[in-house]
Amino acid sequence: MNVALKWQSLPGSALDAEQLGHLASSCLKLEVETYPKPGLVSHVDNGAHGDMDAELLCRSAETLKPFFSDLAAAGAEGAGMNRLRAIGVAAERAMLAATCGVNTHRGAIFGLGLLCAAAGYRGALGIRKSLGDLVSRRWDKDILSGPISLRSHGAVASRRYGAGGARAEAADGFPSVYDIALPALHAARKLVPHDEEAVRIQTCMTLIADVTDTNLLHRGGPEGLRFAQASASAFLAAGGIGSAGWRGRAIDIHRAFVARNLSPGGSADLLAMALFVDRLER
Ligand SMILES: CC(C)(COP(=O)(O)OP(=O)(O)OC[C@H]1O[C@@H](n2cnc3c(N)ncnc32)[C@H](O)[C@@H]1O)[C@@H](O)C(=O)NCCC(=O)NCCS
Ligand SMILES: Nc1ncnc2c1ncn2[C@@H]1O[C@H](COP(=O)(O)OP(=O)(O)OP(=O)(O)O)[C@@H](O)[C@H]1O
Repeated sequence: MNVALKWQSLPGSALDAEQLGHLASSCLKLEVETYPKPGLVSHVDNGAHGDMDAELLCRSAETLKPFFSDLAAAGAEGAGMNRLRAIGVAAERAMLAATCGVNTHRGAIFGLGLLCAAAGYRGALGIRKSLGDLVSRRWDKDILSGPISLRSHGAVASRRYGAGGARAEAADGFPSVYDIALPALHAARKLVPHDEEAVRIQTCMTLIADVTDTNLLHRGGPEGLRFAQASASAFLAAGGIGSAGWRGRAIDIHRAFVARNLSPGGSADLLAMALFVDRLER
């Protein structure tokens, strides 16, 4: 049997640090292989991004694999936030080296990285708590009090619009993953049991409709965020992937985002995180 397939049939609680790193990297690649996602890069086109494509995102995901494994191993050893942050910063540096300076996965390193650390921690303790709950209980204060770059897009969006961004999401135990993405993913799977790509599109649209995505705020201000949320909500209200002609409507929304230079990078990250948690907590 193929080695990759052998561990993919194991229960989530049995995965070791190396397998968790592999899983996190695969979830990033699956997110890329999803089209149409409004404004985002996929195997079909580059969305609203002039500086990246699917190949670059997949190279970045591959580069990050050992760092996700390191985070899982550190979690298993009971590491505190300082150690996790050092691995996260090294991962960002490796990502920038692999992509010639393009920010392909900063938000994803942070969110998926913390979930990997929690998965390692949970495996070592042999407990059954959800990964989001563990991140929040163990690291929430340190996440919120960590150093903030005043010039980062997230920090600017947070000062201007009061959005909590990736940090608040993690400190609260990833409510957008547990309360928005996973219920949407499970409902979509019932609707179309044999089309995982359509399931990911429905999940992505549900996230865009609800999340205060600091990437959208950075690129389009509150008006851009409102436009994005209203477009995704209208897609869902029309029946989403359960309705006839849905693909054409999703492509129209994708084009409208590109025309406005809107890209919901936070929702893309949260989609990858939901795929990771779904595999581990099925
Ligand atoms: C917190 C981070 C993401 C800083 O980024 P920034 O200040 O720009 O925050 P911001 O909130 O905008 O998030 C940046 C990225 O998160 C994603 N994002 C945007 N909005 C959201 C949201 N509502 N929810 C989740 N993710 C989001 C997007 O991809 C975005 O590009 C991170 O880079 C960081 O602090 N890294 C240091 C290393 C570390 O602490 N690592 C922990 C262990 S891995
Ligand atoms: N498929 C995807 N397409 C685009 N962005 C994605 C995708 N998947 C994840 N992202 C997230 O989006 C973020 C990059 O978005 P973006 O390029 O808009 O941010 P930026 O570099 O802060 O801003 P800008 O490019 O406007 O200067 C990454 O941190 C990444 O985690």
